[in-house]
Amino acid sequence: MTQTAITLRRPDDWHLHLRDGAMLKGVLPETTRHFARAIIMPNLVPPVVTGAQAAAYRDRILAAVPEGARFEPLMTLYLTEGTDPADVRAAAESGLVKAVKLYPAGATTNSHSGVRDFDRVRGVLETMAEIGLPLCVHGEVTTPEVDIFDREAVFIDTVLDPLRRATPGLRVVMEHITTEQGVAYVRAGGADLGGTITTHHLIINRNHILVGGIKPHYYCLPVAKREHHRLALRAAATSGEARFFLGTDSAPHVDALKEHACGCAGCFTATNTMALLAHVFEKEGALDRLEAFCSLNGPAFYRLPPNEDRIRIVKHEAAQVFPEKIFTEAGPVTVFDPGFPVHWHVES
Ligand SMILES: NC(=O)N[C@@H](CC(=O)O)C(=O)O
Ligand SMILES: [Zn+2]
Ligand SMILES: [Zn+2]
Repeated sequence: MTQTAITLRRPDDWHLHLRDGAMLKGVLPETTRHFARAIIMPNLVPPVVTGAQAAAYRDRILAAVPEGARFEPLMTLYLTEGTDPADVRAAAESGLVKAVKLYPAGATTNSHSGVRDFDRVRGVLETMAEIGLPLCVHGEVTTPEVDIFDREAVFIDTVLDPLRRATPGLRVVMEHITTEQGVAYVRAGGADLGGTITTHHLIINRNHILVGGIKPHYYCLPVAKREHHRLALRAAATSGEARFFLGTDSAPHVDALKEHACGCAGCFTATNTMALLAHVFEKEGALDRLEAFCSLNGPAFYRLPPNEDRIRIVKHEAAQVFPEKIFTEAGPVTVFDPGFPVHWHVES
């Protein structure tokens, strides 16, 4: 008989964009409905650089948590060439900050304050290695000559690997991996290396973005790659291996900025991620490993206990109808459309 229900420890999202203000208020309930904790990306405008800014942002997030929900934002600091190692140390030791985020300057949405010269962040990286604070990495080079589909693989060879060799003991999360090379690199790394995988990169390849007309809601960074890369990601996510875990990279932008001559990068998956993952893991014959991917491997890497409560995901006859958009006070945000019917429902 095919399995029709699965119970797992409440999941966490190890890479999430919540934004601020009206957008934060609109999107946060989509995450708190299913997730207990999330690593909160610091790429606000201006970015969250100091411990004091992270504390203030955490308070704004907590103030936006819906009545009756319990949610713990795990804060991060945006690494700049001016970041003070002592501030990072204090923010980590107080328990406020759980990671530091590296954006190569210009790599993605709101990344202009990112790092250009890695020698300038040496002191911060050494402090992080000493105290075991993970570095979360947006792994793409920004060199104009490098093809956008090659930017992750080139980053591994020319930036990430040299950086890790130069900083023994630095714990690194290679975020939103999108290639075979990313999977292989994470797999071959030691216990100090983890990799997050998004929901949408398990579902779409580059054809989904470009064939039959351009689909701006499938455009994100790193951009989805060829089918064989998607298959490598599916194999990694469903393998149960401890170094791979869920980071949805749910990245809301209002429709007006997605459906635009210069459309923003980001897929918004907070609403339907858990149902989509149940679908993907069932297709791969790996429902028994969904809990490792969503609820166990991430906490283990971040040295936090897994959540104690459980969620139940049930397969129904009828396909689940997700809202096409959510309506925030900042404007409508289109929910990621997997392009196939999904029969898994998260029970409330
Ligand atoms: N993933 C995206 O396409 N966009 C993210 C930034 C990021 O994670 O690179 C965003 O902030 O919109
Ligand atoms: Zn990124
Ligand atoms: Zn992101």
